[in-house]
Amino acid sequence: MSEIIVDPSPGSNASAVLPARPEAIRLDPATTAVIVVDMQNAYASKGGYVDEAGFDVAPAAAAIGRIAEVLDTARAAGMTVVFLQNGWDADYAEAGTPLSPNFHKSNALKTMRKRPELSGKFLARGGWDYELVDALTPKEGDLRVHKPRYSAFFNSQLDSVLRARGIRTLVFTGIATNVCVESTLRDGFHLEYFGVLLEDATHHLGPDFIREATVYNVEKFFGWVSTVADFRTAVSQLPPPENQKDQ
Ligand SMILES: NC(=O)N/C=C\C(=O)O
Repeated sequence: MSEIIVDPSPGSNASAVLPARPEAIRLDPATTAVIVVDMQNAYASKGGYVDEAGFDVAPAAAAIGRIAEVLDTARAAGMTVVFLQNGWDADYAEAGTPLSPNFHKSNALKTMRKRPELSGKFLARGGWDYELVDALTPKEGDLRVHKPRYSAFFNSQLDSVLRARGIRTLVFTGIATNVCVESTLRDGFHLEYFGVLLEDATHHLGPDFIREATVYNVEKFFGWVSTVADFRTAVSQLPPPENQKDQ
């Protein structure tokens, strides 16, 4: 591990140093948000979109447990928690027409077109598939942001929600490592956010080499890579935030 410590918020008086690759990175709870990407039934439950489209959802269970640990640690330190939810309105107007690449590439839309009995079931707001998994229900103070495309920075409130809170660093968890997590982390980089991938708090769609490719990309070009254990150890040493003292 390098001795260099990257510091997105110099001058902060309460911060943790997170061991990460390629360098450690300083996390100030006031300017750090944990981003929970698309932990919906669609992506993590049997009978949801990803399962019905032929991907293996079994490993999502381990990711759910580790994300819950990350969230407990983050909330206790006063970090912002943002739950992203991928999908569209019940009429699929937001999903796009055949003039949108999303219409042709979304495996949810393709599966529903191929199997008309599933029509209207996947990723529609108001439905079970769109809902967050029960084990990761938002708590008071957590934020939810709807997103209609892989990157949460497009056609969503995410950037303004983060800027309004002075957030500079995004700690990524969720599904899928190689699609919505990577797309959002990359776009965050281009918007000057510092992106940290907790590699064992995500799950990928596809063969293992694609997970390795994302980890390589993040470490080499777009951000920093760390683990749930290192996040917990580093962040749990912080004092509780002012508004949680004496509780
Ligand atoms: N949340 C995701 O990474 N989604 C990936 C594919 C899809 O939504 O079809």
